[in-house]
Amino acid sequence: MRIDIENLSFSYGGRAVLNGIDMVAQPGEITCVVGPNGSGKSTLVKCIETLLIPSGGRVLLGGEDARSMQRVAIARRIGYVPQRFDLAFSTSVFDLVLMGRRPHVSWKSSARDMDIVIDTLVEMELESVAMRPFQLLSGGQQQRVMVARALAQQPECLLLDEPTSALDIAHQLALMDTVSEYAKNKGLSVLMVVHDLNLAARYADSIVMMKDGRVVVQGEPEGVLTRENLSGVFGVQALVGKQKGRATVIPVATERVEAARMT
Ligand SMILES: Nc1ncnc2c1ncn2[C@@H]1O[C@H](COP(=O)(O)OP(=O)(O)OP(=O)(O)O)[C@@H](O)[C@H]1O
Repeated sequence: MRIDIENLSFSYGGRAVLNGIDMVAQPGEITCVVGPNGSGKSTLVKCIETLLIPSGGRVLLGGEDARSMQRVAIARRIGYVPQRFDLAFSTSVFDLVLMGRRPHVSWKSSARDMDIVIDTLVEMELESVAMRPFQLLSGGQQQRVMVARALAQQPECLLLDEPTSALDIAHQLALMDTVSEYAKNKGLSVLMVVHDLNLAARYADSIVMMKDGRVVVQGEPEGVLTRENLSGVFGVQALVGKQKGRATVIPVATERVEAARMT
């Protein structure tokens, strides 16, 4: 499902956090959102999920204005993994992933729902913890369970807010490979907030670079991850190269450090 964001604005109280955002996430593609802390990435994702109501502009989900859609219709189409998840109740990993099926079931889960949950747990290599309480898992395991729950939902669009922040390098790659396969094979649009620019360069079809609540640029990784953009947006001097056809970023110094060195 294609997501179009048109001239989107949002304020917390009177404080403007998003200012005229325009961007698109295409089906079958991974779109990564990058930008400094506090630039509005999570707020943007929450506006798309309709957890927050924009003060201006609109979110189109498959061409339809999100404001005119029922909550359950949005829940069926969007799988969302927030940056933080503090569950207020105790549950097993299996039951938590099964909850991902909730937008599709009436009052009783079917054998098919169970099969989808089992397949997703296997795919995410979570079989060994399936019956354990979610609260007792490590941060990285919890993160993978929450992604499994969103995948079990079989949405048309996945919104992932820093899904790899607690993962070791092998699980980062495994998760990104799985998400890529879902995008390519099932036509999912994946919108993902990430801080690791090299992970974005390796997996993104498109990168949205934000600063101060605005989109500075959106495009293919090579066109976005330039020395000029990294300097202007992050205040970082970086070497930008290419490995196996993909952009690579090696930060050299922050411009603050460099300015201090020159004086
Ligand atoms: N619930 C809230 N109430 C008021 N202000 C908020 C709230 N949540 C976020 N903000 C502010 O909105 C701005 C954007 O926050 P947001 O979490 O969207 O940024 P981000 O780009 O995702 O940051 P990070 O990379 O640190 O996760 C920040 O200045 C933040 O302090």
